[in-house]
Amino acid sequence: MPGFLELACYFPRFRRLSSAQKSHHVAVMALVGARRQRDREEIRAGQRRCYVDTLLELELPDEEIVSLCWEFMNAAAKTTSTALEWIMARLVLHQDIQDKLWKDISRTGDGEGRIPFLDAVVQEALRRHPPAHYLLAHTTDKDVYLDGYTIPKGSIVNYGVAHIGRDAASWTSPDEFVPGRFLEGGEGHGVSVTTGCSNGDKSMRMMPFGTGRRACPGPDVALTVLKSFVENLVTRFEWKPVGVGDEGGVIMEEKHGLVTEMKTPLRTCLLVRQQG
Ligand code: HEM
Repeated sequence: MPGFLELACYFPRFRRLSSAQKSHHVAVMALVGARRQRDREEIRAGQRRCYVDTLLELELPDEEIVSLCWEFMNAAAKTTSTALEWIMARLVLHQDIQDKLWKDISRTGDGEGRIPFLDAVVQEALRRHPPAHYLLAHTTDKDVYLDGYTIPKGSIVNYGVAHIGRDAASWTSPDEFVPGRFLEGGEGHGVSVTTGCSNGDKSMRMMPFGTGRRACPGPDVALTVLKSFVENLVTRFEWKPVGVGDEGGVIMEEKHGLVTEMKTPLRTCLLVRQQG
């Protein structure tokens, strides 16, 4: 009987989930259907072949196409746009960091060269504000012995990504936003954003993309998109606070979920930079 009652409690949530899935399916299939209408040869020959075209070419069932599109939208777009919002919030909050970044970007001129301070800003944001505070659930396929503890076979294991990046044993003033720590001579210089380790040191000091065989497959895309957006947004606009007080109306509180977003979306004042 208790089992039945528990199931009954879940029923309303299950119904909401199922209805959300249905409307999601309808919305995605409308877009996929529009793409399907296009002449396949025209798409193959043309330059503008998109992700959905590649799925259609594989002749996958509709359910699988919807699921892959969902994965792409959430795993790729939501994480990356959330990271971008945290980065821009930090740049509004720390005008000195924004000024240095803009000067470094202006110095490289053609937009082709690597900008170490831009890399550092993005890496520091992923350390301090990883969009995923936990990984997807993992499990042990055998008993694992770690630091005197036994993790039995079949345990559900997760990793506190945010805690790892904010561990005072690994970082000085871990809660502060200090991109310079990733520049040459800094404590984080050489720490890989994907493995979280630096040369010769196997301890993992950050893991925003997870690690190992089931790690995120998209860090190259994510980092390229983030750096390109930040570079362009800072080149074109001055990002100014709109509120009063030390924090200028930027509220860094977190809203926890599968992706940890800003609880209060960023509000800022954009001034067009005078070019040249
Ligand atoms: C800042 C951006 C991103 C962050 C912070 C991020 C983070 C993560 C994390 C923490 C995981 C779980 C890894 C694990 O459980 O070990 C994951 C999985 C995944 N990510 Fe990302 N991700 C980002 C962008 C992207 C992009 C751009 C793509 C695709 C182009 C992508 C595709 C995926 C997929 C497909 C998985 C599931 C992998 C699997 O289950 O094997 N992600 N991501």
